[in-house]
Amino acid sequence: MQVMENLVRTTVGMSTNIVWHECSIGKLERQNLLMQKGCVIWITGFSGSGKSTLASMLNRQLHCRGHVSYVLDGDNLRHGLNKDLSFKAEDRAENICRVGEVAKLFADAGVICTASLISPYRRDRDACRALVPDSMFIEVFMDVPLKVCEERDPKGLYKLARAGKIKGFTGIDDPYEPPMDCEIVIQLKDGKYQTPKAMAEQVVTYLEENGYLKA
Ligand SMILES: Nc1ncnc2c1ncn2[C@@H]1O[C@H](COP(=O)(O)OS(=O)(=O)O)[C@@H](OP(=O)(O)O)[C@H]1O
Ligand SMILES: Nc1ncnc2c1ncn2[C@@H]1O[C@H](COP(=O)(O)OP(=O)(O)O)[C@@H](O)[C@H]1O
Repeated sequence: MQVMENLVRTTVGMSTNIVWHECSIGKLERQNLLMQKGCVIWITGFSGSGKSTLASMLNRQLHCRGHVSYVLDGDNLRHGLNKDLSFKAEDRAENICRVGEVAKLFADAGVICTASLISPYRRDRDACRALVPDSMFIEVFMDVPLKVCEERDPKGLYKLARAGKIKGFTGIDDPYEPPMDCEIVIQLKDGKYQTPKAMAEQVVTYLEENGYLKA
């Protein structure tokens, strides 16, 4: 690190001689304008556990209440930003890392950013948590057993995986590590799965009770 006329030249990873520039508008000013606190809502769970359904319904509910939100969906991002990545462990880690960085930017912009990815490895999710101040990361675990996800199988992927036509499919022949201590768990209520509306309301209630829906 080298300091010249109040400018700090530094090296981060492979980037040498880079300098951080502060913007005259800060996070607090953006929050005040939007009347909300930017944060990352990280939804993790098996394929078919309802991540996209929850993300969509949650964002509908927030939008209807006048909040600015955005969804980063794993499947969708693999159509663009992450299309060069496979499903082997290193590529999944890179996938999660890139989405974590993007989510961090959205949250810094003051947006309530939902990231919905299988994100099967605890250390990858924890690395994303470490990117933002602790209170800005809300991990949501879709606690839906593999058997139920496999019965739902809306895209026919479990069937293909069981037939050996997809290799390394999460839950079948690839691991999933559930969170040990996350902010929200979506699970059975009175022995029944909650409706998408009720799942989203659970998250909105958390946001409200923890002061995210005001500046
Ligand atoms: N091998 C394998 N394992 C798991 N999932 C697979 C695989 N191959 C393709 N798909 C499809 O990719 C979607 C998951 O992408 P993600 O980016 O969320 O995965 S990960 O976080 O990198 O593990 C996942 O979407 P969701 O069903 O929404 O979870 C699948 O449609
Ligand atoms: N709470 C729920 N109750 C019943 N079915 C659900 C619920 N949430 C999602 N589903 C259904 O389960 C399937 C998988 O949901 P999806 O949101 O695509 O999961 P994921 O994004 O985790 O793969 C879809 O057919 C969806 O309609």
